[in-house]
Amino acid sequence: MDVNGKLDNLNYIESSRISPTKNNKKKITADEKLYNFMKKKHTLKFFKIVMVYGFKHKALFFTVISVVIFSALLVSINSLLINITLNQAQYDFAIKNGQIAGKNYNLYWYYWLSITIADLVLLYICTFIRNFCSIILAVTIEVELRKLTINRLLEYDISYYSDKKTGKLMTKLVGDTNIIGNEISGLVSWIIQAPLVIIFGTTVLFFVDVYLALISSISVYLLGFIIIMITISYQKKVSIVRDVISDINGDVVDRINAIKLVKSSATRIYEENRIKKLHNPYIKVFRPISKIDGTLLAILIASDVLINLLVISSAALLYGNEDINKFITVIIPITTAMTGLTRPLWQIAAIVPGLSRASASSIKIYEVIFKDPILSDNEENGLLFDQNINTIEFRDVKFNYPEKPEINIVPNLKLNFEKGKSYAFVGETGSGKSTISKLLLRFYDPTEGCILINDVNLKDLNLRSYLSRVGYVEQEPQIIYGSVYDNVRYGFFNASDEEVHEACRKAQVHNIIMSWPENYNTILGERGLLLSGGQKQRLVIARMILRNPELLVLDEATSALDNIVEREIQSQLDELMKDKTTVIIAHRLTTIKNVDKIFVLESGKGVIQEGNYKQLINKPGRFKDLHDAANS
Ligand SMILES: Nc1ncnc2c1ncn2[C@@H]1O[C@H](COP(=O)(O)OP(=O)(O)OP(=O)(O)O)[C@@H](O)[C@H]1O
Repeated sequence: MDVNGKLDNLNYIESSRISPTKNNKKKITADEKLYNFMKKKHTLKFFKIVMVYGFKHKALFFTVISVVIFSALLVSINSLLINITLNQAQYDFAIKNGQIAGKNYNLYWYYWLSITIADLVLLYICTFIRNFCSIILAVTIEVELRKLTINRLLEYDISYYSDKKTGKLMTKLVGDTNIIGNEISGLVSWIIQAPLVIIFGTTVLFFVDVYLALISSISVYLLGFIIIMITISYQKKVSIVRDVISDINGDVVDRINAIKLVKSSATRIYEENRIKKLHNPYIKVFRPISKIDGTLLAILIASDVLINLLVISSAALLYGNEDINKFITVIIPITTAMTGLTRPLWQIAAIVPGLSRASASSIKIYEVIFKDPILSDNEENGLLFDQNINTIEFRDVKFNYPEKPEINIVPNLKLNFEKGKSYAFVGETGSGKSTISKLLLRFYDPTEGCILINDVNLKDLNLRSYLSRVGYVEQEPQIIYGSVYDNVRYGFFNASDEEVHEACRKAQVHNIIMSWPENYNTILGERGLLLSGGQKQRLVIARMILRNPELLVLDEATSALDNIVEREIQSQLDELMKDKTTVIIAHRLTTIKNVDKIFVLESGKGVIQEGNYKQLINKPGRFKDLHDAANS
């Protein structure tokens, strides 16, 4: 497959783009608008997420809201009906006994029964629609939020990952988005429905008695306010829990990734004890949460009784001395209505833990999705690189890792790579060899100076269009969970089966694959655990042979292979390297005998020697020392 046809094959760049001019201003998509809106500062992040995505899925969102409002109305109608019925019963009873009490609503039992049945049937239908729609809405929001989080994580530059544990990221990616999704369905309903029932309910009270309605409304709203304050302090504590759980997950995943070390060091008991200790802060942070939970429950139980007592005593004070009939007429509907009023408060209290968890998780998700990447891949606005890589220049490049800005790794590097030539970097460990390959792949930008590709700053290029021409084999071969086909084709998805086989033949791995039970369809374990180091490296080399890139960056590409296999693969690599620009990072000097130019690096000094193999072994200096040491 020829190099120039590669972009089409990879479906990398849309055909409408023109190179090398900058792309036209792109129309902002609905998702981007939402993203920009979400980005604006807001303390109630969870509600913002719900609102933003709710408006995106208007039909579902407004169905839920309408049904919730209607349900609240139905609940209040039911409560009003009970009041009227009690009044009517009182009136009928009094009339029968020759007294006057209650109010005549002319409510016959069959009216009351029909309205109640209709109300309950409607309430049942509303509850069904509310639950159905809110669950679908919640799952939709969860998926969208997870997609956004994954997309953002993929956009971040490599330095974002160097100080993050996989488990911590997974907690955010799966745990937090899942919590938000789980809580949305319940919260959207109850957060709207419960306050509405309280508002409608207190309004009903005013029909019974204004003074008592005032007393009970003030008490109920005061209690509601206390619950909200408790929710805020609850949320702060839950946020700490999310931090602790994310630390624990990070640690556990880290140890699982290092399972070979744990096994070979026989440290199982040590790890068990360590993980036990690791959970101590987790138990600790739950103490204040349990206190708040207990306080909330105690306040609710006490308030339920106290508010009823307050209302009854007030009724007794107001009407007890005056008229027993008036007292009874008022007290029965008021106490019944009060039950309907405190129920939503219990419902709000029940969602406090979920609401707090969702708020804490929203803050965590915001931290991921709104972190500005240090390095942009210029996907939208970069210069499209649609030419061959003719020249590569490191112009006065200085580099310090962002994680260790005080240490200068590359001091003032001036290099020129020509098309079709091969270059090698050698030097003591830590001298910055791999750093140069990372700069070439734009994992990082130089701290000072620039890297020019065909005289264009690499920083300005659409990174995808440039990297589609670059092949990289690193010290630790990256194997993904999937079949051999998935692994070899990765990044070059349209390659045919035969092309994959051919690449594997060249990388001396075809026969090994054919000996596996399902040959090329064999699923390779997570992180390639089923493979030997050499097999992994051969697969990665096959991946690169298939890509047939213009620029090869080989960072100790054959380090895991034995000498015989290395020689065989080296000849295939030599074949692949023909007419291609190659940058080799090497420890074994034998692998770079034929390269056009060797650069010898020293920590903090940069390039201290350069020349071809023959020149350097005959010159006293670091290379000769390395060579002599390797051959002694
Ligand atoms: N992500 C990073 N953050 C901070 N410092 C780093 C990072 N990666 C590497 N370094 C440091 O940069 C220096 C150069 O590392 P580099 O991997 O380029 O060396 P190398 O010459 O390839 O070493 P080796 O031969 O052992 O592979 C080392 O001191 C290393 O500790």
